[in-house]
Amino acid sequence: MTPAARWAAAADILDQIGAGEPAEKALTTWARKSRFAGSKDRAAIRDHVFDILRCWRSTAALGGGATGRARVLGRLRQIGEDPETVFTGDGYALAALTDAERAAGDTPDGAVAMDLSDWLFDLFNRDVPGELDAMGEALRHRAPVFLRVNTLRADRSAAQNALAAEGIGTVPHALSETALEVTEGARRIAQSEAFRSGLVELQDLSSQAVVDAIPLEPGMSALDYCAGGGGKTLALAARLKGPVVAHDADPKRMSDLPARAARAGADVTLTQKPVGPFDVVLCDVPCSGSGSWRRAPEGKWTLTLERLDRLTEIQKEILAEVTGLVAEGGVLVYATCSVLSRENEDQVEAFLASHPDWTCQRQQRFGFETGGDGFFVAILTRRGM
Ligand SMILES: C[S@@+](CC[C@H](N)C(=O)[O-])C[C@H]1O[C@@H](n2cnc3c(N)ncnc32)[C@H](O)[C@@H]1O
Repeated sequence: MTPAARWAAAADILDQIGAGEPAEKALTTWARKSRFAGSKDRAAIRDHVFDILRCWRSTAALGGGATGRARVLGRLRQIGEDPETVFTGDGYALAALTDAERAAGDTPDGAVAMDLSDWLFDLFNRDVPGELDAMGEALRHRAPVFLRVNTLRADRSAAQNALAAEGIGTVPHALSETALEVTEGARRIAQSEAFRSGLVELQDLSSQAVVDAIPLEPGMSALDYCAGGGGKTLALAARLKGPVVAHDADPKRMSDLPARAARAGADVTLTQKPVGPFDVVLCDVPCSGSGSWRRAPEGKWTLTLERLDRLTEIQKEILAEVTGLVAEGGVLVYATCSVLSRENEDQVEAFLASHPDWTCQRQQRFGFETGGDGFFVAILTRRGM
């Protein structure tokens, strides 16, 4: 496909998303009916679609409309590419621009320029005052790709060498001893032998730093209470070099975990009824996901205040229900991939106020400045232990 035809495909897919189709589904449907598209085409179209999803409001303002065509026009203006080279009308390219389209479009400002909905713009201003500009801006851009070296299988330099032999360039990151930032060949990772043999996992930098922050000693028993796909379960098992019990309220979320654990050489047991006590209970709770909206930009547009309120209630309930699973002298780890205080520091404060026998040993935010996602971790222990 020509570069202009890829933009035309992106415009079609964006129209489906604008009509309410989830992005992944719209991309898959397009790929199924467009067998002529090669993997490079599909990857480039996906990048266009996700770049525009991150900048949904500003591209519409710059392009003078909410259609896929207008958003593509807005995006081209945003990145300084001449729209006349894309809207050519040749072959499968978008039809040539009309004079009205050439004249349309505004310079975005405020919440539109920040690519946040109005209520989120106000909420960010209240929850993270002074950080709105930096956070809003960070969320408008692609996230780097990070790998976690699985120390059950290899050390960092051995993993780097194995990846390099397959054309995947990496550099170590100072925030975590297991982290590698991918500098070249990111699209080859999933098919690489290094990945398939469990030397590395795809895992965000801050996600790794959250697990690094957990005080662990050999022989400790550990429960990952909100295990989901098991990214942190595997990181925990690698740090402990011992067994980890994984639980999730929705067991289907853990369906890939046994195969992932086998690949990683990790000792993971799935359960629906965890029986404590555990020395470490990790609660990577369901949250707004605001710290990971660079990777999942639809969340920025689908979150509602009602949903956020419900999530903060669930977070409170989870914290309250797991206290009984933590051993005397044990640790409860509360984590989110959110940048909002109401899901982070405020939750810890509310928990401590209603659980006077608990104390917070340490809490830390991980921001976008390191390159990783926005994350939060708090290490909670029973008072007097
Ligand atoms: C942020 S995700 C976990 C991500 C995972 N830890 C990882 O690193 O890949 C939160 C998980 O919590 C689960 N969950 C939601 N409500 C829960 C509850 N009341 N108890 C336990 N798990 C819950 C969700 O099904 C979801 O899989």
